[in-house]
Amino acid sequence: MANAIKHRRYGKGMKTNTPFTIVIFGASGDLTVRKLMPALYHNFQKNRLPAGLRIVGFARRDWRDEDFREELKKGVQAHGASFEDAIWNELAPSIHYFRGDLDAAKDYRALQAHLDCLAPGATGCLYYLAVAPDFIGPVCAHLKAAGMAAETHGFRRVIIEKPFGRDLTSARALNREVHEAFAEHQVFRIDHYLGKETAQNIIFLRFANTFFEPVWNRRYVSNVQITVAEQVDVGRRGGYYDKAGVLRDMFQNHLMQLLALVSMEPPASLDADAIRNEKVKVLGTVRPISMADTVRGQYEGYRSAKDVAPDSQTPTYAAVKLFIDNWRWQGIPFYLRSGKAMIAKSSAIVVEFQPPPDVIFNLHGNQGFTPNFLSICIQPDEGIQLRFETKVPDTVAESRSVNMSHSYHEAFPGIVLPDAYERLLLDALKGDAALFARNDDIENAWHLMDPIIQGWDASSRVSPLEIYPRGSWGPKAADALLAKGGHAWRMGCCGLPCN
Ligand SMILES: NC(=O)C1=CN([C@@H]2O[C@H](COP(=O)(O)OP(=O)(O)OC[C@H]3O[C@@H](n4cnc5c(N)ncnc54)[C@H](OP(=O)(O)O)[C@@H]3O)[C@@H](O)[C@H]2O)C=CC1
Ligand SMILES: O=C1O[C@H](COP(=O)(O)O)[C@@H](O)[C@H](O)[C@H]1O
Repeated sequence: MANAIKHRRYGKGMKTNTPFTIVIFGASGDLTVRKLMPALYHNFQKNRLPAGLRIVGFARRDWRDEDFREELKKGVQAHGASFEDAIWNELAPSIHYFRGDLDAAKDYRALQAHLDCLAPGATGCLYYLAVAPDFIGPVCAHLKAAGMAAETHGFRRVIIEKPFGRDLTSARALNREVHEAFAEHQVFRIDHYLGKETAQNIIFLRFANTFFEPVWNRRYVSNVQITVAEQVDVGRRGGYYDKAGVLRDMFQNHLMQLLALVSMEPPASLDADAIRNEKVKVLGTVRPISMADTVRGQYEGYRSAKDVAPDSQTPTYAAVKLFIDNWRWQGIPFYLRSGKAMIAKSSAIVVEFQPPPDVIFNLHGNQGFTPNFLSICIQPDEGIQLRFETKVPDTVAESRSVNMSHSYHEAFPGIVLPDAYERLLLDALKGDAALFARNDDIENAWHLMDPIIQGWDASSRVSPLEIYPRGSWGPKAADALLAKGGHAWRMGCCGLPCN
């Protein structure tokens, strides 16, 4: 125990002297090196990890502890926000490597014996499955068989990475496999969008203030737009992406979670189940999406990417219009879009309000005013903007739209927004699942995505695949989708460049 991490503040309500172990399966992989270890490092640097924490990596590579530490250190230096040698040197002795094969039952028993040696009496264990999706079920089964899933000596939790299946049927099968070994309270399904500060802030914006909620409904809102635009293309992930496409890669998880946060009813508390019940409820009331309200696109040159079929029909862009059939939102269109190789990296939620009655300003159908809208800027210019009309000084009755803005960087100078994995790892250690997806959440999302994916697969004539230029806003059909409803994508907010 001499090398155990020294006592460090872990956050409110935590026992600081509980020995914990995190076992990362897939410890030599990209996710561990690029995301998990930098997140653990930053939590340690901020005194947020519990005393006595051990981090044990599991993979096949023939490494010793020192090799593993060296690889992770390089990862933290390359991908972390701030690296300090002294902090790393304090953390490193708590990091260990165990060489094993995910398919070998004996390696799990040996791993358990190794854990017992490293941290005798360790009470809590968090398994991070940073492995390919096909391994999730088998690894859970092996953990159970080795007696590593039962909570007889402290908690046993498992973090699972997306994709959670590739359709509703496979997601249900995966849930069954996971539940064969772990009860739902032990399972933490990561959606890193929920760990983003700005996504967490949606609940604060809506429910820690009094002036938004009264207008957050069909009487005042005209439409809601959710954009997750990426500038990057598929890069080296063509093999995975070509089988997935944008609906599985981005919509089923991230966009559905953002939709739920912006549209759900107020939860009774911040408890995991209070929040997740509301999300499940609202996604359960989304009307099946009409195929006529879908748009698909593929960026120019996608088919020449590595591991992509030369005649691939995989969409790298999608836009949909959907309706939520509940008291609050009935009749209000929600427009969602996401794509790769677009003009900018920019994720934002825009809530557009109804125009004022045309009685004072002789607007002739409101042509003169830009509607009020509230933009929640998820990334990269994190903040909130309210767009409203104001009189141009020294004119009789000229009006112009202006912004009232909150920028995280201006309001909290010096605070670097943490990567989503920092918060999510900490929450999983605490056992707080509020920012993790629940099985019914995931099934609801597949329920909405499956018919679109199947409809597109069945006919190339249904919302035909439009090739869009790299660096553009995507298919023209996505503009037409909004124009049909008398709306337009709101640009010029949250760093979204104008058309
Ligand atoms: N990378 C990312 O940014 C993201 C990844 N994800 C998900 O996270 C998961 C992991 O992704 P990523 O890190 O990119 O994948 P990688 O391919 O980079 O890593 C896979 C890891 O699994 C290990 N592994 C593979 N087969 C075995 C085996 N039979 N026995 C033991 N270890 C094995 C590999 O180690 P070795 O070869 O040494 O055995 C390696 O450490 C995937 O499900 C992915 O979809 C989700 C979101 C983002
Ligand atoms: O899950 C995924 O998310 C990333 C986008 O995440 P962001 O935090 O950079 O917005 C996306 O590039 C990737 O294809 C997808 O698998």
